[in-house]
Amino acid sequence: MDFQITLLPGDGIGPEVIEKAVQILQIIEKFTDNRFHFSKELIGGCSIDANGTALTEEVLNACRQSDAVLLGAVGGPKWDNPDSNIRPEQGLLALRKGLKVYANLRPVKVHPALMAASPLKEEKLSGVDMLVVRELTGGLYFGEPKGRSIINGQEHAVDTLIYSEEEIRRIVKMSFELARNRRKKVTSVDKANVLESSRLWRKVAMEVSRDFPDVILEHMLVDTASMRLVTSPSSFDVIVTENMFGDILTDEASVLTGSMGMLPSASLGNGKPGLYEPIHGSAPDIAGKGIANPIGMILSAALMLRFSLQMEKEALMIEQAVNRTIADGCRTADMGGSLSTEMMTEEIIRRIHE
Ligand SMILES: NC(=O)C1=CN([C@@H]2O[C@H](COP(=O)(O)OP(=O)(O)OC[C@H]3O[C@@H](n4cnc5c(N)ncnc54)[C@H](O)[C@@H]3O)[C@@H](O)[C@H]2O)C=CC1
Ligand SMILES: CC(C)CC(=O)C(=O)O
Ligand SMILES: [Mg+2]
Repeated sequence: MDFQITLLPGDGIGPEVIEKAVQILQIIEKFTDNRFHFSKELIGGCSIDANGTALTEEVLNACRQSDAVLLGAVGGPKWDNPDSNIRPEQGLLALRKGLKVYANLRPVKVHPALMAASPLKEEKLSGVDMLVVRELTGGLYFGEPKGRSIINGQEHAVDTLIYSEEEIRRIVKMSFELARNRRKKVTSVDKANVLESSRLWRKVAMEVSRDFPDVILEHMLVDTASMRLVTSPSSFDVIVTENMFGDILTDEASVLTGSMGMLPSASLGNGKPGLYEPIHGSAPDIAGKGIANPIGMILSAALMLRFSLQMEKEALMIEQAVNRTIADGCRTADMGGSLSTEMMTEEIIRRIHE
């Protein structure tokens, strides 16, 4: 089959890591009868520079017409003026909304060979295998009203945390469906002791759980969840939570795996295309140095093969090659080693061929 894949490298290390994911996909393609057709478009700061907006309608339409979208990262100090209302991150939010990818799946697994390097003790890390299901197109990042205004001579700012029953229902339902094929436990993370939106979230989660008697539902406040992620990370199976909580908790969870650079994600809606991106940002502190860890991006490409292109065998080929590369001691700087982005990718490619 022929697949159209839109590439959105973005800013900072985005282009550096996406190039490596494409290299891997071109190797994988040779093992199959499928053909990948890549087209590269602008998003984020580079799009602001070229077009005055972080995502053009043309690029969004190109993404909509493709089978899958691979994204690097957006943002950076160049566009960080707090008074500007044209920001790279708006492009990413508009893309997620425009593609209606409401479910962001962030798998968190700790490779045994990386346990010793973790700030947590090995016995805490063994058995860590969780899937964070982050609501991606609602909540605090999208709610209206949003903005700044002068009230009584002082500037005020507002963001709104709003969810409809339906938005909660579909993401919670998806998390239960995913839990069914795992360890059959869903932890719904909220702040129901304070937030009205969380109380609705909890109510809907309880309603959905009635259709899944084989899956355990537990509720956890987000502050407790952030603590449990480091005190008993292996107790989690599927975590489902609202947009911002999921954003923050997964950065925390990434530390368990050794580095921010390790975690992939898949953003799915009801149809195509899916959007695939590492959970990290544009890492301006290391951009241009050729030392970014490409694993989160490469594993995101594997998720694309699995969820959008129905190429499970090939997704596993990539994941197994990454696992073997780590087991053999290959490390980029963020993992405590000295391999460049290029060298790490070469090591992974070598193991795909083995
Ligand atoms: N999905 C996206 O496009 C995201 C964009 N951002 C944007 O990225 C910019 C920088 O944000 P930060 O807070 O610095 O977060 P960040 O995720 O870019 O970096 C945090 C830390 O992790 C390190 N890191 C991240 N990815 C890495 C990789 N692949 N290999 C090695 N080290 C890696 C960085 O060097 C940095 O020390 C901001 O403009 C932010 O808005 C942030 C998060 C997600
Ligand atoms: C623009 C931000 C919401 C990006 C981010 O931090 C993320 O999706 O993890
Ligand atoms: Mg984030």
